[in-house]
Amino acid sequence: MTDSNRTKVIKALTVAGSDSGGGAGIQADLKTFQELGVYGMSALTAVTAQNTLGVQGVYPLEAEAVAAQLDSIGADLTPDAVKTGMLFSSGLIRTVAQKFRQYGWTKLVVDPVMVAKGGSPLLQQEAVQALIAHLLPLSLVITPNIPEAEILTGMKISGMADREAAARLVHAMGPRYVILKGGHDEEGAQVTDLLYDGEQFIYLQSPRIATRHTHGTGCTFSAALAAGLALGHLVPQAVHTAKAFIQAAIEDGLNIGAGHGPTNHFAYQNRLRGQR
Ligand SMILES: Nc1ncnc2c1ncn2[C@@H]1O[C@H](COP(=O)(O)OP(=O)(O)OP(=O)(O)O)[C@@H](O)[C@H]1O
Ligand SMILES: Cc1ncc(CO)c(N)n1
Repeated sequence: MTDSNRTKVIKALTVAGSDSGGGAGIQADLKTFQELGVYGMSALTAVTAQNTLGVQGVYPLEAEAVAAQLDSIGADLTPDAVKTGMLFSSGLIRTVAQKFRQYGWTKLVVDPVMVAKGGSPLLQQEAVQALIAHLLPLSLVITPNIPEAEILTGMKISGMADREAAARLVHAMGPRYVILKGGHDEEGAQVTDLLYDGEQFIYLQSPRIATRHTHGTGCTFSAALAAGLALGHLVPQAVHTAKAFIQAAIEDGLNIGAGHGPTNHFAYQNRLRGQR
């Protein structure tokens, strides 16, 4: 293939932590990008020793190491969309936000990762304010789950009216779109994610799958969203694909490990190929 007839390669970048178990974090993001036809790049913020049973260790990188990765990418490989996951500390958040501004990366999905499913902290408490002050104003989309939205807003969320109120408050912090995910609301046969653009609320519903194998659902969902945006889709369309991707990945969950197993990143494409 010559340079002139090469079709454009679409690239997405994840700025997140490593999950040694492969179900969440940077590994989930890169697998999801690949499955959706997007070339994946990564800037690592932390290494976690983690498996389906929990998080056994957290080893953040120096801010300098994160900045250097972003400079290497910025100097050579402009991403078509970017997502953030685990950012761990206010220092890393400030570094990442400054680099995003420097390189003008505005197609940005912020997954405000705070705790792992088993309860281990992936963001220091004092870093929440840095997230609000430095990253939310830069973001196109933020994807909090219910506990994260409670921490961002300081309100207790129970019921749809509360979710709408929380989405309004988070929207006022700067993101153009808020997706308040409903995976943590364990009542009812449906899971409802709420999309808010500052004017309208759109409810995305899907059947709740009864499974404990939901490790990395949030990472996978936000990576699928970033992949769609990289491909040039608008947010409402990209959210629909992300929802279908995560639904398939949970339904066809991989039964590996003794604890909360990962989702199946192959499932969405396997279905499209008719290989279920
Ligand atoms: N049991 C389930 N059945 C169907 N969809 C689900 C289920 N659990 C989560 N989802 C979907 O997965 C996506 C991620 O939602 P969730 O609320 O689990 O994110 P999260 O808590 O941030 O994930 P993580 O624990 O990986 O950080 C959402 O689109 C949500 O609707
Ligand atoms: C590294 C990492 N990022 C995010 C999550 C949230 O699922 C996790 N468990 N681990």
